[in-house]
Amino acid sequence: MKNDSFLASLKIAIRSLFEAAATERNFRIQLAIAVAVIVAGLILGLTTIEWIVIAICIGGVLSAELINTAIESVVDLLQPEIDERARRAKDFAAGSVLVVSITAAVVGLLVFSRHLHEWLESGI
Ligand SMILES: Nc1ncnc2c1ncn2[C@@H]1O[C@H](COP(=O)(O)OP(=O)(O)OP(=O)(O)O)[C@@H](O)[C@H]1O
Repeated sequence: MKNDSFLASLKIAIRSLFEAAATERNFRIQLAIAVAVIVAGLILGLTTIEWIVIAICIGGVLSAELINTAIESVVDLLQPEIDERARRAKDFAAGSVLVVSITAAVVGLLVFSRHLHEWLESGI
C-alpha cells in the first residue's frame, strides 16, 4: 500500500483532517476554538507577528491532538487489554496536548489582552 506520488500522500493527509473532525470530539472543540480566535483576531486587527504566533499555537495544538489520536489508535491496536505501558503511552500523549494547549492559552491571553483593552478603551 505504498503511495508513489506526493499528491496522493497530500490527499490522504487532507482526508485525515476531515476524518478527525468527523470522529474526534476534542479535535472538533479545538477547531472551533481556532475559528473563534481567528475571527477575534480579524475583528481586533492583530499585527503580522501576532498572527504568526497565533498560527504557530493553533497548528501546534491541532497537530498535537492528531498525534495523540494516532498514538491512542496504535495502543488500542497493539494492546487492547489493560496494561501499564499502554496507560503511560496514552496518558503521556494526552499530557503533551495539555502542555501545548496551556502554552497556547497563555500566548492567546497575552496577545488578546492588549487588543481587548484598547478596543474597550476606544468604545468609551
Ligand atoms: N490498554 C490500556 N491499559 C491501561 N490503561 C488504559 C488503556 N487504554 C486506556 N487506558 C486509560 O484510559 C484513559 C482513556 O483512554 P481512551 O483510549 O478512552 O482515551 P480517550 O479518553 O478516548 O482519549 P481522548 O479523549 O483524547 O480521545 C487513558 O488515558 C489511560 O489512562
